[in-house]
Amino acid sequence: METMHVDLLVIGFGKGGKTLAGRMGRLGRRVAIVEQSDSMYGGTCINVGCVPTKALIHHAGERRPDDPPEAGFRDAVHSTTRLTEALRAKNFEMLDTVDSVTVITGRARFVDPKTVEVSAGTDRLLVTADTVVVNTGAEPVVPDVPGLRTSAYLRTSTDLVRDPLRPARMVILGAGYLGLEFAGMYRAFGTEVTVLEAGARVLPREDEDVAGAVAAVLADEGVTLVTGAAVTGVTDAADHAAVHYRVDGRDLTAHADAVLVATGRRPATAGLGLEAAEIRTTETGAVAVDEYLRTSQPHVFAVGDVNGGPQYTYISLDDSRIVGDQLTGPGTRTTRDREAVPYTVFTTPPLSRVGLTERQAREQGYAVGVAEKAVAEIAAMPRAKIVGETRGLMKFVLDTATDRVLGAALFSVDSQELVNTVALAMRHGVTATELRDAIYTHPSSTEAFNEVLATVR
Ligand SMILES: Cc1cc2nc3c(=O)[nH]c(=O)nc-3n(C[C@H](O)[C@H](O)[C@H](O)COP(=O)(O)OP(=O)(O)OC[C@H]3O[C@@H](n4cnc5c(N)ncnc54)[C@H](O)[C@@H]3O)c2cc1C
Ligand SMILES: NC(=O)c1ccc[n+]([C@@H]2O[C@H](COP(=O)([O-])OP(=O)(O)OC[C@H]3O[C@@H](n4cnc5c(N)ncnc54)[C@H](O)[C@@H]3O)[C@@H](O)[C@H]2O)c1
Repeated sequence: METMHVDLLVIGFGKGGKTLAGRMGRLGRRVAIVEQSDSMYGGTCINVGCVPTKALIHHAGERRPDDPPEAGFRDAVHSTTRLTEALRAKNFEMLDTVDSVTVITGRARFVDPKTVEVSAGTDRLLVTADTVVVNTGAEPVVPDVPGLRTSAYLRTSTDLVRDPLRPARMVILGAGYLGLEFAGMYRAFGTEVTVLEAGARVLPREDEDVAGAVAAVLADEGVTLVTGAAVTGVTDAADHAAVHYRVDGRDLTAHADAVLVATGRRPATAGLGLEAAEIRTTETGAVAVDEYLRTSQPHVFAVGDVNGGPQYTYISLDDSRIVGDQLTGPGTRTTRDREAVPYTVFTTPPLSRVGLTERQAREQGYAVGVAEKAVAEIAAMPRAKIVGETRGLMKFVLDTATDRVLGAALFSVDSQELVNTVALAMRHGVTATELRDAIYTHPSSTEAFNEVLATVR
C-alpha cells in the first residue's frame, strides 16, 4: 500500500479545512486535503448549500407572473448548476496550484491516532501527519417515521438543488432555516407547498411576533404552514407520496411529489474511525473539542459543522482562524472571543438576527426597551418602496440602563447586509443612541435605523 507523510492532513474540503490547507501550503508546509467526492471540492456551501439555494431564491424573485413555471425553474437550476461548477473548479484550482498541497479524492478513515487510510475504489493510501484537521461537515437527519426512509419521494436539500424537475406538490418536514427557505422558493416557482412543523410555531427560537410576521408572509404567498404536527407515516402511491400527520387530535394526510426533510443536520462522523484514533464525541455525535478546537487527541483539531458548533459557513471560516492561530500564531484565539454572531434566514424578505431576543433579554433580567416598526410604516426608508418590498418589521432589543443594543431582528429587504452593521456596533460598544443618530446614505435600508431606534418604549 502506498504511504505519504505530511505536516498537515485535512479531512474534508469544507470552508475551514480548505482555508487552512491554502494558508499552510502557502507557508511551504506539506499539506494533504482529502475529499470523498469529486463533485464536492469546496464543500457543502458552494456545491449544495448556501450558494445554490440563494441563487435559486434569487431566480425565484426575478420571476414575472406570466412566466411559465416549468421553463423558468429548469433555467434557474441549470444556471445555478453552471455557477456551482465554476466555483467548484476554482476551489480545486486554488489548492491544486499550490506546490506543497496535494488534493486527494477518496474517503478518509482513521486507523490509529496518527494514520489515516484513504480509499477510492480498490485503491488505498496511508497518510501519516503531524497535525490532522477533521472538517467533514454535517448530513441531513431523516426522522424515524414509518415509510419515510424507504419512500421513493423522499428528498434532501442536496437532491433538490440539482433537480431540474419542479414538483407540483411538496411536503416539507420542519420549519427551520432550510424548510422556510425552500418553502418560499418553491412556492414562488408555483409549487403547492405544505410545511409540517413539530413545534408549536415556525422558527421556535425567535420572538413570537417576529416568527409570526415570517409565517404571515409565507401564508400570504400561499404556503400552508401546519404547526404542532406529528408526522405519523408516509405511504407511496403510484405517482406520489401520502404524508400522514396528526394535529390537534385529528388525523390528516398531505399528498406530495416530493417530501423534503428539513429537520436538522447532524455532524458527519460515521465511518471516520474516530474510535480507532481515540477521539471523543459528544452526546449529539459531534467531535468533542475545547475552545481552541482541539479534540481529545492534542494533534487533531475539528472545524466546521462536525464539531457541533453553529452550522454556518462563516463559523467554519472562523474556526480555521482559531486553528491557524494555534499552528502559526500566538495561539490565543478561541471560540470564546465570539460575540454577537449574526445569522440570516433567506426568506423573502430575509429575516436576520443578532444577539438576544426580547424574550431572552427579559429572562436575563435586563431593563428591556424595545424599538420596533413595520417596514411599510418607516417613512425614512424609501428604499423599501423603490424596490417594492415593504413587508416585514425591524425590531431592536435595548438595555435602557446602559443604552446598549442587546439584539435585533430585521425582517426586511437587505437585512442580510444590515445585520452585519448592527453586529459590528454591538461588538464595539456603539450605543443605541449613536446607532440612531449616525449618518447613513440615502436611499438605503440602513437609514431606517434613524427612525426605528427613535421608537424605543
Ligand atoms: C441547503 C443549505 C443551505 C445553507 N445555507 C447557508 C447559508 O445561507 N449561510 C450559511 O452560512 N450556511 C448555510 N448552510 C450551512 C453551511 O453550508 C454549512 O454550515 C457549511 O457548509 C459547513 O462547512 P464545513 O466546513 O463544516 O464542511 P462542509 O462544507 O460540509 O465540507 C465537508 C466535506 O467533507 C467531505 N467528507 C465528509 N466525510 C468525509 C470523509 N470521511 N473523507 C473525505 N471527505 C469527507 C464532504 O464530502 C464535504 O465536502 C446551509 C446548509 C444547507 C444544507
Ligand atoms: N441561511 C442559513 O444560514 C442556513 C440555511 C439553511 C440551513 N442552514 C443550516 O443548516 C442547519 C439545518 O437546517 P434545518 O432547517 O434543517 O434545521 P433547524 O434545526 O433549523 O430546523 C429543524 C426544524 O425541524 C423541526 N422538526 C424536527 N423534527 C421534526 C419532525 N419529525 N417533524 C416535523 N418537524 C420536525 C424542528 O422543530 C425545527 O423547527 C441549520 O442549523 C443551519 O445552521 C443555514
